Amino acid sequence: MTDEPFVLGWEEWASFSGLALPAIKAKVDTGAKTSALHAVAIEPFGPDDKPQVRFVMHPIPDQPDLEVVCAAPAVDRREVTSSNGETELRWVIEANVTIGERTWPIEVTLTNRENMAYRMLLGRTAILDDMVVSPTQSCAQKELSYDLYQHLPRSKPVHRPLRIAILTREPKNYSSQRLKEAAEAQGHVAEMINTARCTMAINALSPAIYYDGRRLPRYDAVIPRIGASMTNYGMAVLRQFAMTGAYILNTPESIGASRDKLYAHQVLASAGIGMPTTAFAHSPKDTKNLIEHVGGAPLVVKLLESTQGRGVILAETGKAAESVIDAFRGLDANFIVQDFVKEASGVDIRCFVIGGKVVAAMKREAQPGEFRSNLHRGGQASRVRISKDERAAAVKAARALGLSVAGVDLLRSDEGPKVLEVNSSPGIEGIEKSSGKDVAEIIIDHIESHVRALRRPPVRRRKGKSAPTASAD
Ligand SMILES: Nc1ncnc2c1ncn2[C@@H]1O[C@H](COP(=O)(O)OP(=O)(O)OP(=O)(O)O)[C@@H](O)[C@H]1O
Ligand SMILES: [Mg+2]
Ligand SMILES: [Mg+2]
Repeated sequence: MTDEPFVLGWEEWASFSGLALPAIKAKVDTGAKTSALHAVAIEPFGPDDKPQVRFVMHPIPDQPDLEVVCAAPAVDRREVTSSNGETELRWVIEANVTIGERTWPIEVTLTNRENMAYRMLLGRTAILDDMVVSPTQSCAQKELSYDLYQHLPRSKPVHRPLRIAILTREPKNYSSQRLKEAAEAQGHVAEMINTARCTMAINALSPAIYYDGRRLPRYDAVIPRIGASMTNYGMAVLRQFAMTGAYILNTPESIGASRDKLYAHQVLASAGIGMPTTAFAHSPKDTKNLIEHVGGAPLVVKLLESTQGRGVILAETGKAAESVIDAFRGLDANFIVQDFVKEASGVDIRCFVIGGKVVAAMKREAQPGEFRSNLHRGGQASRVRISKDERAAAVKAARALGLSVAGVDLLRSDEGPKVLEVNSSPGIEGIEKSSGKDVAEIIIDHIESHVRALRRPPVRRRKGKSAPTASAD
């Protein structure tokens, strides 16, 4: 027995025999509280009173095809703020770590560290009282080697069918049906799940979703098609699906952000995206100011709860604007006032964005004498070729709100594209019929590559398939 402290360098080789991980290069970080391990495709399993998590680990940073499937007891789920300031809800496991001659139990959070130089971070709570960190030494303890993984077979891409849930209250509508068809055409299984019939058992370590009393299986991916009337409950159901390890096409946060029109306007404005000048106020005294904020009449007044163009009114004169605003105030309705983009001449452009690319676009043209181009107001949809700026604005708007799939509506103004709104459950019928693009298939392709990328980056696309980069016309 010696009194020499156990020295850790600023980086060390670690191993976890219980996780079948014989060698991992770890960065020692006393600035981080908890330790973290790279993990993808994380899914809980096992009985409720003894929950476990299973995950895939790529221990060698430059060999993503080498994967180890690990399982460990889940001891917690915790909000962790990473060094870039982002907060993430992470699974926490307990495992014995070995560094040099010592083996001791530590808590480790699981997170995707794909883009980090080290697959593991050893935080300060894992460093015991008799250990010291020497910031000038690299590997004060025994060095290991990635050769220890040599016996492991390299995985080949397996095109296993995915189990996909389409979360909708309208299983029969065009969009739901087309998504199911497209999934099945590619060999997957797609099930319609009615959001309203899902019940949840809220248990941090063993998330479960019940459907008409029966526990739902684990899905690889969930496609949310949540109507405005179900936004809150739908988001809760989605969060629950996310906890089971499913890939969620549009995250609940991004759906919430795009549904909250005031918030969405603020997000788009701060991302520097062109929009019609927009104003909002609550006090009845502000009518005049409100009108001045958007540069006076003509202007557009929009009820926030409106859809399909119903609550969108054009006030051509200052007097008309005042009476419309006063009328809405009298009804205690939430509304915005917006500069009227006259030169758009009743035409708006819908850009369908999937995975950061505009995959299809259509133009909607109002009928004569009408400025609203909504199809429900008699508008006509047709094929359109969009400009580079329009494409960039649409992609930027979807990204600002964090949506993988989005319908971005914009107007063509003298100052370039102006985004009107971003839809998180855009309909597929109009866009497929007018653009001739197989949008449902591109959505399924996106899901496929994403679910596979979670397990095995980089992804190779199948030959002979139209890539989602296909240009919109
Ligand atoms: N500021 C504006 N300038 C010119 N035209 C506008 C303006 N705002 C809206 N419009 C026209 O009115 C139509 C409806 O407006 P908007 O999309 O904002 O409301 P909505 O369709 O009722 O809402 P939602 O799309 O959420 O159902 C647009 O498609 C566009 O043609
Ligand atoms: Mg609209
Ligand atoms: Mg809309």
